Amino acid sequence: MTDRPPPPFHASTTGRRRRRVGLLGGSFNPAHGGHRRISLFAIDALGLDEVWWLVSPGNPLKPKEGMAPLAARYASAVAQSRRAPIRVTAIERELGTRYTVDTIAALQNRFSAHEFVWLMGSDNLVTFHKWRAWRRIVWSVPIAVIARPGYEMATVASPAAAMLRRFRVDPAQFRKRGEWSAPILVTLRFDPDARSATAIRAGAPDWAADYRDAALRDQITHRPITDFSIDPEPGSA
Ligand SMILES: Nc1ncnc2c1ncn2[C@@H]1O[C@H](COP(=O)(O)OP(=O)(O)OP(=O)(O)O)[C@@H](O)[C@H]1O
Ligand SMILES: O=C(O)c1ccc[n+]([C@@H]2O[C@H](COP(=O)([O-])O)[C@@H](O)[C@H]2O)c1
Repeated sequence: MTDRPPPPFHASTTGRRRRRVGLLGGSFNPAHGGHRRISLFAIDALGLDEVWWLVSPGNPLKPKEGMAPLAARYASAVAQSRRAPIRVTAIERELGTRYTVDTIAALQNRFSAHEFVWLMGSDNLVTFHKWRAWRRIVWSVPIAVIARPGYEMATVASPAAAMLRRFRVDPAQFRKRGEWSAPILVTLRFDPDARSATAIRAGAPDWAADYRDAALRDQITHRPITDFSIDPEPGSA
C-alpha cells in the first residue's frame, strides 16, 4: 500500500484542488490553548487549508457527569480559536451522529469538495480500537496523531498503532501527495503541550459560567447554538 506511487494531483471540475481540512473532534470541556496550538501545528505540517473543531454533543466513551452544556463548550472553543484558520462546529447534532465513523461518512458525503484528515492526540490512539468500527475509520480517512505528554508509547504500543504501522507516511511526504487515499498514519511530533481540559476543570470547576450568555452561530452550518442542556438529542439543532 505504502509502496504505491502517489496518485496524480486531483483537480475538481473547476480545475482547483479540493480544500484540505483537518477534523479535530473533542469534548472541548473546555477548549484550551493546547487545542489551538496542535491545530496550527497540524495546518503547517500537513499543508491544510483549515481545521474544523467538531464539538461533540457527547463522546460515547466519556461519562456525562462533569460535562458542561454544549453551548458553553462551543463558546470556549470559539474563544480559543479566534483569528486562526479554525472553524468551530457542532454539526454532529444536525447530522444526528455520535460515532466518528458515522460523522466522517456524513461529512464526506455533504462536503464532497473537501478532503478530510482526522486529527487526534496520542491519548486517543490508546483507546482507538474501542471506537465503533474503528477499522472502517482507518480505511475512510487519513489519520494524523499528535504526540501528547504521558502518551509517548501510544504511537507504538496500542492495537490501533500496530495495525496502522505499515501505513505510516511522514508529514513532508503527506503534504506533497496529490489526492489522499486512506489508510495513512502520520505522526506529528513537536515539543509536546501539557495542557489539558482535565487540569483546567480541576482549577476552575465553574469555568462554564463565564459563557452562560454566549449567543453564537455554528461556523459551518450558521445555525444558532442555543442548547444549554447536556447531551441534546441527535438532530435537535
Ligand atoms: N495538549 C494536547 N496535546 C495533544 N493533543 C491534545 C492536547 N489537548 C487535547 N488534545 C487532543 O484534542 C482532541 C480533543 O481533546 P479534548 O477536548 O478531549 O481535550 P482534553 O484536554 O484531552 O480533555 P480531557 O482532559 O477532558 O480528556 C483529542 O484528540 C485530544 O487527544
Ligand atoms: O466513535 C466512537 O466510538 C468514539 C469514541 C470515543 C471518542 N470519539 C470521538 O473522539 C473525539 C475526541 O473525544 P474526546 O471526548 O476524547 O475529546 C470526539 O470527536 C469523539 O466523538 C469517538
